[in-house]
Amino acid sequence: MDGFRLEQKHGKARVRVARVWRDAGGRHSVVEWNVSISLFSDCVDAYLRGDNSDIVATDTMKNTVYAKAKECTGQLSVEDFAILLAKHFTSEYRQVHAAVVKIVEKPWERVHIDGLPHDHGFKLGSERHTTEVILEKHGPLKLTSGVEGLALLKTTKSGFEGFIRDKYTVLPETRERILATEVAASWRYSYESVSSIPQKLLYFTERYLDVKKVLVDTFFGPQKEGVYSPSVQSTLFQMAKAALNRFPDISLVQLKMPNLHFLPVNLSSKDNTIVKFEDDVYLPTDEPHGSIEASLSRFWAKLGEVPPTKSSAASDPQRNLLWHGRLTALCASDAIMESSTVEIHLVCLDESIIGIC
Ligand SMILES: O=c1[nH]c(=O)c2[nH]c(=O)[nH]c2[nH]1
Repeated sequence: MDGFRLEQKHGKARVRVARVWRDAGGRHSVVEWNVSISLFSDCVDAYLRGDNSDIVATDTMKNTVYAKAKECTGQLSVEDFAILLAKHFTSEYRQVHAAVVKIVEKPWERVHIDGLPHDHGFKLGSERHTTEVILEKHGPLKLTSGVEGLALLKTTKSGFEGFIRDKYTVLPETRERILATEVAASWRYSYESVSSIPQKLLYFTERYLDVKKVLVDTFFGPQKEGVYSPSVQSTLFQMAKAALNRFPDISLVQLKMPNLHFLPVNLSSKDNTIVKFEDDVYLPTDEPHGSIEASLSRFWAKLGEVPPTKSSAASDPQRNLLWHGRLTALCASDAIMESSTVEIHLVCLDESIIGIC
């Protein structure tokens, strides 16, 4: 094409749909989804010659969302709806060779009145369930689920010590601070074809709740004693590792955990101390915040290889994880202090790091 290369896709973004199901006993269920569709298709003549004969109209894509929602006569997970749409677009049109469907579910939760579940009343919760399906007509499925907006805070069992000190460092070391974050997590399922997906009703909805619980439980630790966090990085790693160890059908976990700083308040005038900080009064901030993110995936299992050392690891390849993260920390105490970027690639066998690549 005249020495040029054209890469293109088209789709419909942010299609909002709500679906209500009513069971025989009069109980209603509802979901609200925000659907974005992208199609990779052979429609270059539209770009080159103004010929639209190979274009699936984005308006048709939008209508398909409503038509398919209508066809779903029983409640289904957001993942299953995304797969159903992706399957439709890749099988219906010869021009379409791959579909990407992303959906964010609004967290409508059933209300309880006097301790009993209401038949048709819902209130908005906080964190959102997300999914992304990439389906090629003649290729593998990629299925990712996630949660965003999961705000967590603990008032103790968190510190930050031993970091690099130089002429710009003023942050004091501490073993006592508030740890607050808003987790955005996504996890990749290892199902590589639509036919290999478990047929159990609401399987992925259940998985979503279970993964979220493992992430949250690992962040906090047991009710009374909690668990000490030496850094957001360490806690993030423990959370991702717990999810991979617990769920064999998940091959990768990505976590974004901004460090939302709660700054110690010390107030004094020339003559007297007004507020002396005793791990009690804080100034909550959301800007600037540390931005810490990494992904953890199974390494040896994925490559189908046996790790080179440690017989225990060889007998349980799911426990061998590739830790690859990109980490950016923007730090603040009383003022903006420093921004740093570090890339880490560690290969772990059980608890011990055996390689840095
Ligand atoms: O858990 C933390 N990780 C960091 O990288 C960092 N940087 C910082 O200033 N405070 C913190 N806390």
